[in-house]
Formats: sequence, C-alpha cells, structure tokens
Amino acid sequence: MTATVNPDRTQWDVIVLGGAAAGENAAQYASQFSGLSSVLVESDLLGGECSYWACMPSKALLRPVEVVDAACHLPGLSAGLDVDDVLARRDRVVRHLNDTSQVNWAVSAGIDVVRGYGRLAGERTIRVSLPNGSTRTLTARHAVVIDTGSCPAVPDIPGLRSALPWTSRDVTTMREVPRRVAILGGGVVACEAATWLRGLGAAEVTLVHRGEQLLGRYEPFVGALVSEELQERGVQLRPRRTMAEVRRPDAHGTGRGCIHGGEADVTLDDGTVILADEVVVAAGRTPNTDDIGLDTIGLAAGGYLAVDDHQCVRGAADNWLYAIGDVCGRALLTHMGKYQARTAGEVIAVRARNLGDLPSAATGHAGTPQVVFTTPEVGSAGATEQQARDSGIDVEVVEYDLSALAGTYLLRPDYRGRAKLVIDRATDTVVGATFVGAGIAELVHSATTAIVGRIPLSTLWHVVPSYPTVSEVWLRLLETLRLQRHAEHSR
Ligand SMILES: Cc1cc2nc3c(=O)[nH]c(=O)nc-3n(C[C@H](O)[C@H](O)[C@H](O)COP(=O)(O)OP(=O)(O)OC[C@H]3O[C@@H](n4cnc5c(N)ncnc54)[C@H](O)[C@@H]3O)c2cc1C
Ligand SMILES: NC(=O)c1ccc[n+]([C@@H]2O[C@H](COP(=O)([O-])OP(=O)(O)OC[C@H]3O[C@@H](n4cnc5c(N)ncnc54)[C@H](O)[C@@H]3O)[C@@H](O)[C@H]2O)c1
Repeated sequence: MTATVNPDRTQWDVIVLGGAAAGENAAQYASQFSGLSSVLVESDLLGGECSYWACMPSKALLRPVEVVDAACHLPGLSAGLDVDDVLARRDRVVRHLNDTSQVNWAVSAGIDVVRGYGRLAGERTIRVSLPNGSTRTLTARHAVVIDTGSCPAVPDIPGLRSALPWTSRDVTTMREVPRRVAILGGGVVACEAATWLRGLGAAEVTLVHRGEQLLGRYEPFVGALVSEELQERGVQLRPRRTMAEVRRPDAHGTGRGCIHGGEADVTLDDGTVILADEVVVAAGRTPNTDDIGLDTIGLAAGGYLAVDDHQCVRGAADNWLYAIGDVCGRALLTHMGKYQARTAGEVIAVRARNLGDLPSAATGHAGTPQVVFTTPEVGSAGATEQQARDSGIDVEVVEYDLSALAGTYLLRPDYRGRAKLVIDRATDTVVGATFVGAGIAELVHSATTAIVGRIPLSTLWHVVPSYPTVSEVWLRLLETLRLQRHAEHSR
C-alpha cells in the first residue's frame, strides 16, 4: 500500500529508517505524548522481517506440528495434519504479504510513511531513493533512529551461493516441502526449521553445524535434549562439521519458497556427501549497515551499531542518532528490539522537551527472555551459568527434572524436560533460568519477572504455584535448593 504523505514535505522531528515493528514503536513512543512529528522510511513491507518472514510464519508452521506431537503422545488421541491447509493458514498469518493494516495503524497513530530505500547523507539527513526512481531528502529536527535489521549470513563455501540455497525467508514462506533437505547451522533458525520441515513431511533432514552441540548459546542440557528429540523424529545431525562444497548444476530461481532447481550434492569437510533437494542456510545474521550511508557521518559500514543504554549510537556526536533492533546487535529478538525502541522513543521525547530523567534499557537486558519453539520448547531468561561466572558473579545453581511434576505427567506421560536456575549468592536472587520441555513457553515470563524484579528467594517461597501446573517447577527448584544448602551446611 502507498501511504499518502505530502510529497513536498522535507522535515520531521524524528526520522526512523526501517519500518519493522521496532521502528513503529520508536516512532510511536517519540511522538505519542510529546507532539513530535515522526516518519518511517521503509523500502519493503511495513512490519519488517518478524511479521512476514520470521517469527510469525515460523510459529504458524510450528504450532500444528507441536499440536500433532502432543496428541500423538496422549493415550486415546491421534492427529494428523494437512500440509496445504497449514501453508494456507501461514499465508493468512502473514496477511498474504500485504502491509495495509500496518500502514493504516501508522496513519491512525499520526506517523507518516515514506516508501523507499534511505541512506544517511550527513547529520540528521536521510536521502531516500523512491520506487519511481527519483530521490527525496528528509531532515530531522531532533533524531534519526536506525532500524534496518539484519539479513542471513551466507558463508563463503564453494558452490553454496550459486546453488541458490534457501535462506530463512524461503523456508518460512515455503510453497512446497522438499523431500531431502540439508540445513547449514545449528542455532535457533536451523533447529526450528528442521522441526517444521520434518513435521510437515520432509523425508530426510540433515543438520550440519560446526559446534559441539545444537543451540550452543544455551545451557549444555538444552542442546542435548533438543538433539535427542530431533534424532528420534528422524533428523540426522552432523555436529563439528561444515559444508566444504555444494554442487548443483541445475540451480535456477523459481521464486521464494519454491525448490530452486535440481538435486544438490553437499560435500562435508569429512568427505561425506549428502544428496538434497534443497539446501537451507541458517548460519547466523549480518546487520544491514553496509549501504545506509554511515560513511557520511564518519562511521564504519558493515558492522553492528554499538549503542549506549539510551540506544544512542556510540561515535555520533550530540545524541541525534539512535539504533534499535538487530542492527545494534544487543539481542536479535523482536521483543528486545521493541523494548529498545520504546526506550529510544522516550529518550528522544525527553531530550527534545527537556523533561528530565532519561529512561535506560539496561535493566531489561539483564533478563532478556527467549523461547525457541522446537519440540521440546526451550525457554530462557537472563544469564546462563557460564555467562554469570564470566561476569564475576558468585554462582549457585539448581536443576530439576521436569518429568517429576504432576503437571507435566498430565500433559503427556512420557514427558521429558529439565529446568535450571542460576543464583547470585551475594544477593540471593535469580540471575538466569532455563527450561526445556513441552508447554514451558509461558513459564519464561515468571523467570524474567524474578530476574528483572530481583525478587529474593525468600520472597519467591511465598509465590505459590497452582497445582497441577508446570509452574510447580518453581517450588520444586526451591525445595531442591533447600536440600542442597542443607547438605552443604552439614558437611
Ligand atoms: C526464521 C526466523 C524466526 C524468528 N523467530 C523469532 C521469534 O519467534 N521471536 C523473536 O523474538 N525473534 C525471532 N526472530 C528474530 C526477529 O525476526 C528479529 O530479531 C527481528 O525481526 C528484527 O527486527 P528489526 O527491528 O531489527 O528489523 P527487521 O525486522 O529486520 O526489519 C528491518 C526493516 O528495515 C527495512 N530496511 C532496511 N534497510 C532499509 C533502508 N536502507 N531504507 C528503508 N528501509 C530499510 C527492511 O525492509 C525491513 O522492513 C526470528 C528470525 C528468523 C530469521
Ligand atoms: N524463537 C526465536 O526467538 C528465534 C527464532 C529464530 C531466530 N531467532 C534469532 O535469529 C538469530 C539468528 O539465528 P540463526 O540460527 O540464524 O543464528 P545463530 O547465530 O543462532 O546460529 C548459527 C548457527 O550456524 C552455525 N554455523 C555458522 N556458520 C557455519 C559454518 N560455516 N559451518 C557450519 N555451521 C555454521 C553456528 O555454529 C550456529 O550453530 C538468533 O540470534 C536468534 O535469536 C530467534
């Protein structure tokens, strides 16, 4: 949809470059109660990666797989899925790649939208290449916010690029399910994609990753449990490996989400060959900063934009330049980008109107939550044990087998899962929590609350979980800790 903005207007108080959900939040929070005017400059769909090619379509594909899995493990039930219907629902979830409702929201919030590709052209100035080939120069009275996001990193492996592999955009918008898939990567995108590809009928799915364990940024038991379950579902794992060469003589561009040509021969670095109908690259992200005019303000292109806790870009004088979302590299998650955006928007309003104290995004990052929607789910908040130790915390840990709860037994009799808390002995508060298992996604917010709220364990004892729910793990963890401490003191 084309937004109607006076074509002769050149100045706003705030310009947001990149109109993902975070950019929308930054514009909203800067303008809402301050009277500041704001404009979003967007080259593609308003709403960004999350709405159309990442979080929303991936979760739309994963949910039916999870429901079938849950039903198949509950005696008395059975379930099946219709792939065409699942893909059709995914298309509805991404609104058939139409951003009209997002543009309508922006207009109703008093935020202007300019369609085109923007680049910095000096301080507080954005030059936009418009779809009709002309350019338009916009200036900001107060601030420019960069929310240009990230794109898939494609490693420099011989033959990989010319094989036209699928990236996250193809695998989330897939129109057909390849029979044999070779995935490069062992992180969140790779594990989630393997789950839905296999769940939707791919016969052979192989994950090739260079780490010791899948999901290597989490507590070690996470990768072990997810690997076990993926393997039981027939996914082949190739840890400590990479692709040495990809040969696909008949690669051709058939469109996003369609199989990009003929068979691919994927040779691994140990010489084994995998035959695949599609190759998926899920090997991390690259920030979109290589072509946004950073050189015009003396900043280097290509890297993440380092920011302070007001989301102000380091190295740009006078607090006019902010960065939010993936591009600042703090946490590549939609909800954290939106948190950074709310902070940046309020900081801009406070600075423009001399309103006093500046909000900071430090506190929320200490509890950074994430849910990985594999089967089983993985949920975490705050630090892992290793991260806490590395930051100098005197750490105490406690773990609990989630299958021992009445709540999880009722979910499924063969429940498998684990929970772990990382505790700061000095303050007797939780600084990190990790859960793996079915139905743990909604537990994560309780952990985030405990961490960000620095709730002492002595108070957590009075936060009584309902019976029989998975939340009872909180009580069991405290009881296990109590036993541990008793044993420690009696030694
Ligand atoms: C497959 C997948 C699944 C994911 N699932 C989840 C999940 O479940 N939960 C979660 O929290 N996170 C998830 N993520 C991560 C999440 O998608 C990203 O963290 C989030 O989308 C980043 O948002 P952003 O604001 O940085 O920008 P993006 O969403 O990357 O959007 C940037 C926008 O800027 C525009 N743009 C870029 N350059 C310019 C320019 N020069 N001029 C004008 N416009 C420009 C782009 O067109 C785009 O619209 C997932 C990621 C992937 C790949
Ligand atoms: N549910 C969610 O919250 C969700 C879902 C998807 C993505 N995301 C976010 O998107 C971001 C990107 O995810 P991702 O999985 O692409 O990246 P990642 O950085 O999490 O994982 C990259 C993986 O690729 C492997 N790898 C990289 N280069 C390789 C090579 N040459 N050979 C073999 N293996 C290689 C790494 O070892 C790692 O396992 C993450 O930060 C994640 O937080 C979040």
